[in-house]
Amino acid sequence: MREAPAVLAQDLTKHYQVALKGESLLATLRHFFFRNYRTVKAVEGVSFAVYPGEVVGFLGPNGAGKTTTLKMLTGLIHPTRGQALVAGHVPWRREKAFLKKITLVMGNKQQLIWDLPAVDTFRLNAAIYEIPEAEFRRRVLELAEMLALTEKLHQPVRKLSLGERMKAELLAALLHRPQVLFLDEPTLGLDVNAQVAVREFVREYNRRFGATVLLTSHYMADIAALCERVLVIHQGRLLYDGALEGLLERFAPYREVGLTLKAPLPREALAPFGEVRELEGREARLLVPRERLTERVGEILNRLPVEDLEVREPPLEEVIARVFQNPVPAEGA
Ligand SMILES: Nc1ncnc2c1ncn2[C@@H]1O[C@H](COP(=O)(O)OP(=O)(O)OP(=O)(O)O)[C@@H](O)[C@H]1O
Repeated sequence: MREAPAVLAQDLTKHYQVALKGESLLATLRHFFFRNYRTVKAVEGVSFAVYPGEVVGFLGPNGAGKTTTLKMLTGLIHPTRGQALVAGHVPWRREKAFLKKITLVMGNKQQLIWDLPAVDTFRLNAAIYEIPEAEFRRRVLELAEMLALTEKLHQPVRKLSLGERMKAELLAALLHRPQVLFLDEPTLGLDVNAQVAVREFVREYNRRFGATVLLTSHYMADIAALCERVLVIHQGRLLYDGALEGLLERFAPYREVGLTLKAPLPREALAPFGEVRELEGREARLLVPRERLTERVGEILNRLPVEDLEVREPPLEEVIARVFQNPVPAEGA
């Protein structure tokens, strides 16, 4: 029999009541007496299980319900309906033993104290999580080495680069050695090198400590590098639960060919080689069916004045958009 899930969500649902009120003073007064609300169904009946040691990508467009789901799973908000069990605990009870087993990192939120060195925030966390001094030092050194951050621990946080700051955020969030990591856009806004470093670190952390990771990211490269399995959520509902490969094959059976031409060409000249998604000056972006890729690239190089050609996976946003044009029921959920 399979071991118990590290994260279990059953019919998880969150509805927000949003006040309907105009901007004017009269509207405010009217709202005071006759309150009008609209229900936003942020998350609607989501069920899935993540097993210990898995790294699962959580995908969906803006406003799909990812953050709301993560907030329920970490106990920051109560669900309107449904159950969850994370590391054996009901998250919204916020038991101390639960908080020691999980962490939530949000790429757009910061816990480090701006004017102080990162190591001071680490100390604060060590006190909160009751980590003994010797163990604290050992963990800081180990994590700092994994993150290539050892030199930066004593600099005020405000002097760190964005990438270094994110690394320090991760260190602070992992000091208590949680078993379950909820990472909400951990690479948001980072340059490509920093993105790669964060991604490599998450992979190594998962390997070394067997941690379970649920990760949201808008960067396809993060998901492709880390997650074999993805959950796709749209308008609060789970649309897909399965292998990343399956998702790409099913919804993006094409590759993107980026071209730099020696001279500008009209759209009609490119159309025979693929679906022209962008054409500006000498730069073009074509979509080509996967199974015809080699043949089409050969034809493009033979027949067009090409200075540079690059084959890429289609942007995640585009793949997701296709998922939503042709929704399917969740698999295995
Ligand atoms: N506190 C709140 N009150 C009212 N509505 C909310 C609240 N928090 C989120 N929502 C709404 O719930 C829906 C889901 O939001 P959520 O932040 O979970 O989406 P998301 O998938 O994380 O999106 P993003 O990728 O943009 O962060 C959105 O329509 C959002 O406007």
